[in-house]
Amino acid sequence: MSSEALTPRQIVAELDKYIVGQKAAKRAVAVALRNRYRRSKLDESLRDEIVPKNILMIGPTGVGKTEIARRLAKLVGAPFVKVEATKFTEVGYVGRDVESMVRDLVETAIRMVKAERTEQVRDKAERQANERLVQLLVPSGQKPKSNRNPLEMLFGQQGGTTQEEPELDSAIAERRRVVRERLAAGELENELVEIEVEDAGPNMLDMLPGQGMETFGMNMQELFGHLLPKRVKKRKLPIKEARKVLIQEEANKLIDMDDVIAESTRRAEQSGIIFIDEIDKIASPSRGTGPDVSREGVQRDILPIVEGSTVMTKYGPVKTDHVLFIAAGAFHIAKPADLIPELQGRFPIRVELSSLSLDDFVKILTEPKNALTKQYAALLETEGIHIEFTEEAIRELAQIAADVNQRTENIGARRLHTILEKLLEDLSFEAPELNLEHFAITPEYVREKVGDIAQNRDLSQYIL
Ligand SMILES: Nc1ncnc2c1ncn2[C@@H]1O[C@H](COP(=O)(O)OP(=O)(O)OP(=O)(O)O)[C@@H](O)[C@H]1O
Repeated sequence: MSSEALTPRQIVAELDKYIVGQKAAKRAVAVALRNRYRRSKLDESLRDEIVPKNILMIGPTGVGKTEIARRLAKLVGAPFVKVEATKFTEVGYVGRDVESMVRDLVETAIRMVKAERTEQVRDKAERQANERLVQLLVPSGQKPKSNRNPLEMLFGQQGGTTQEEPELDSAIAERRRVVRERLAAGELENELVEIEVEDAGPNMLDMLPGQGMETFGMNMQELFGHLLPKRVKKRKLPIKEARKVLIQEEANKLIDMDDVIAESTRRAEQSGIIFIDEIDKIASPSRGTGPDVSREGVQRDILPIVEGSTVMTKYGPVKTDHVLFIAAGAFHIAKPADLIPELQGRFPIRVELSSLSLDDFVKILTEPKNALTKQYAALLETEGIHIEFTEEAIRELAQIAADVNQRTENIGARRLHTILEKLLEDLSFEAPELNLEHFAITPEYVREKVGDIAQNRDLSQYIL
């Protein structure tokens, strides 16, 4: 079954593999996603009438808001971007900048689609790259094409060659055959070969002042870049590196870029997800003067994008009507009702995420597929050290995280990252020299490495 057709229950089950708790938020995003699928089954006339119901996630920092949205996108291969709403209140901000979120979304889609297409043509690109390597290693010995008589170019290869060439050709063909075999056998991987690579250095057009032509919805490099000669430089690389460069070049030739752009635009428009964090920071409890005005201004700028408009990007116009927006914020001071009414109306689905408890921390440390303890264990395993966290050690870690969060600032599960890093700092440093197969992380070890710091409020503010 395609990921598009996942039922809400299946989506929640998938999210459960990575995120602990936060049931309401998982259900809300699952329904939003399923509604997209339902919408795609409708008649076109009705389909365009139904706009996605955007979601407002309310909850303290570090409890899984971004993670849920990001996982959801990953699950269905949807292009995803995260922006901080406060970014648009910064000095120097101009109204149009909010549109950059849509441009970023298309860029993300382009990268995704391009990677997929590259994968599809990979075998062919690799064969062609290998053939180019053969030709580089055994050049034909002919003069450069431009010096050749055009007639010779037309007929030369078809057998109308001069007297001594057939011999030469067959000698070259034989040498190429040998090289081809040795190449396939992997015998030449470290040989050096000179190839021409595109110079990725800064381009004259990129150096134009200002924010770039992006702001005008176009890109000078794309428009006029092809008029300039491509800058190439010669580099000597080992075959195994040169092959990578050539595969990418051949893949680029095999991929239809127009098609990539069309598909990316479609994906961004139909399944894109834009996550707007810190939305509460642009809401103001009291409308009026000073920074409030600028915050409200940002809301007014964001509104048309959320309502559905067309944004010019360097890949062409992109409609935002069906993009799913997920806004998030702690709403400690401002309340959702402090957003301008039009924006409130565009985020009808409200979900609250709860603070994480000690038990949640224990689960977060151990249960998700990518749980932190599993990540560190896998890293150390590469050094031949097998670490194991005892149950009590995990509880101790969770307890320390909860304590530090309470005593300093509550940053949710992010605290676990800093604590674990500190806990394993020494082991990570010494691992390559340690002659150790097994290592048990016990509560004593935890206390020894992070206990004291956690006790000391000032220290833990900096270190944990
Ligand atoms: N409920 C959870 N289950 C598993 N991991 C979690 C959970 N909550 C947070 N994490 C982990 O903590 C880190 C921070 O979480 P996340 O980015 O989702 O925070 P957030 O709620 O979006 O906060 P902010 O609004 O400040 O960005 C992530 O690495 C995430 O994996």
